[in-house]
Amino acid sequence: MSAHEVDLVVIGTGPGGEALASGAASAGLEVVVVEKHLVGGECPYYGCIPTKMMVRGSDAVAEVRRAPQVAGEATITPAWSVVARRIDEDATTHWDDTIAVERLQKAGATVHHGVARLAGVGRVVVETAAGETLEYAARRGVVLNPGTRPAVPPVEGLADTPYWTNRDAVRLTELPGSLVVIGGGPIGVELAQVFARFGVRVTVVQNGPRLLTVNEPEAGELLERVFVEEGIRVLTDAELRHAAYADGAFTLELASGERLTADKVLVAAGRVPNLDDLGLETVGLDPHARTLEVDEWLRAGERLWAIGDVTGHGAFTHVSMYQQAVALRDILGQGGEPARYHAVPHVTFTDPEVGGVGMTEQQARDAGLSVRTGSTDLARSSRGFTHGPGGHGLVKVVEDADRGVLVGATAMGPAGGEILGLLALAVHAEVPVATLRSMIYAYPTFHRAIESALADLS
Ligand SMILES: Cc1cc2nc3c(=O)[nH]c(=O)nc-3n(C[C@H](O)[C@H](O)[C@H](O)COP(=O)(O)OP(=O)(O)OC[C@H]3O[C@@H](n4cnc5c(N)ncnc54)[C@H](O)[C@@H]3O)c2cc1C
Ligand SMILES: NC(=O)c1ccc[n+]([C@@H]2O[C@H](COP(=O)([O-])OP(=O)(O)OC[C@H]3O[C@@H](n4cnc5c(N)ncnc54)[C@H](O)[C@@H]3O)[C@@H](O)[C@H]2O)c1
Repeated sequence: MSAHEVDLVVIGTGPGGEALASGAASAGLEVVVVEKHLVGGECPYYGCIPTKMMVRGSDAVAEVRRAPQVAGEATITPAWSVVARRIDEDATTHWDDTIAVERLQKAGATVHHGVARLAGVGRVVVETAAGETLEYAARRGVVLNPGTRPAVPPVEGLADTPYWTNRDAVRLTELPGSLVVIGGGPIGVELAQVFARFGVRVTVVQNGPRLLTVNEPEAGELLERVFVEEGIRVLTDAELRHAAYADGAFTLELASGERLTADKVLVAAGRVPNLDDLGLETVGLDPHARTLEVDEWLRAGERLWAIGDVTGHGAFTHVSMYQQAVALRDILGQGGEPARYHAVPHVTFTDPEVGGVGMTEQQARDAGLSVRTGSTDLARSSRGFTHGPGGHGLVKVVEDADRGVLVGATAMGPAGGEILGLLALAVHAEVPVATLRSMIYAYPTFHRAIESALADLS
């Protein structure tokens, strides 16, 4: 088969791959894009966007239920059909990527729906959805943005049950009576709270010591207290031994001997990188690796770049987008700043939101830094007090005392993700703590709690 010569082939279009392909084509490169499912990837169709529409609905339900304590009588009859319609029509246009494909074509890229695999340096073989096999030779190279898929934990029997993943959860038109969520990470906690607020009896089974183990322990522990107050059952340090499905019901057995029954089970127990079917072995890379090692320009090999979740620098859309901009500048020979990851922000959109940036206290200690920490309870701040119900939260800052700068921070609260912005800037720009302390913080805002946390540094 003779190979078509082009400048660049982009394999997989998560948010970063789509943007990079568009940017490269707009810059005049001959670009071929191959996507095996939907252009745009997990975020717009099964991840960030539909789940944040769910969160918007469940936050509205919670606020109406808080009204009697702060404003007067109000009732709400939650209707999942409202959320389902927004996701189906407004977010995903019925899980159809025509608009995204046309946007790429308009930028000048050729788009194939199909599976692409490397076949040596700069070479890609494509099996199109229409059954054609094409081969490309890429002069500048190849960009990999294949993303991840849900991990299914090795629990006996689980693989044989009709468990749900995030892909099923975002397509629901009706909710079950009861649900067990396996995993207390970002996906598990966001969806657990949403479904509980819409009336589902939810149990979260987490094999770690608390929820959100990548965040500060205080944040996961506070979130568990909020969940319990809202009627969500949380089982931590729980080891699942066996799963079965019969007569429309799931039965889960725990090592403790407890048996859980539920109408449905949602698996939210981490992700597996889509590296195993990419032809990585043809360029000397390991197809079974957990992550694809990249340098500060996102180079993974000769004329090969990789961006997104598979690089292991944070499985977030903003990381995928940040990396694509760096890789694109490298591909176009434009130089500029290489990638740095000392201030990666992340927000879990529970209520309260859990925002974090940079290192946790433990990570800073493990890195050998001379650590001082400060924290404050948001509910005890003036704004938390006036806010009343739903005002749970905290701010925690982690300082490298030798340099006098913050290396990490947590902002948890009703607007935790927004408060985080200020802290993300402080960590990113290494603003001296003395400067942060000399600022005026508006009264009575949630972000004013940062001043109290800084005053608590010891
Ligand atoms: C439920 C959920 C909620 C989330 N919420 C948030 C959030 O609020 N904020 C946030 O920042 N992040 C969130 N994320 C994470 C976010 O979705 C990802 O970090 C983001 O999509 C970036 O992923 P990516 O660029 O690596 O690729 P992906 O989005 O995973 O896309 C990769 C694409 O590559 C394609 N592909 C794979 N292999 C091939 C191949 N061989 N040939 C052709 N195509 C291929 C796949 O079909 C896929 O479309 C969430 C994720 C989930 C699952
Ligand atoms: N708001 C956001 O930014 C957002 C939202 C959702 C997802 N994401 C991204 O997607 C990634 C994947 O999310 P996730 O929640 O699936 O993964 P995760 O790896 O972050 O969390 C999975 C959790 O499941 C637990 N677990 C694993 N096996 C288990 C078992 N057998 N029994 C019980 N618990 C088990 C783990 O201890 C872990 O706490 C996240 O790390 C995040 O980067 C981001």
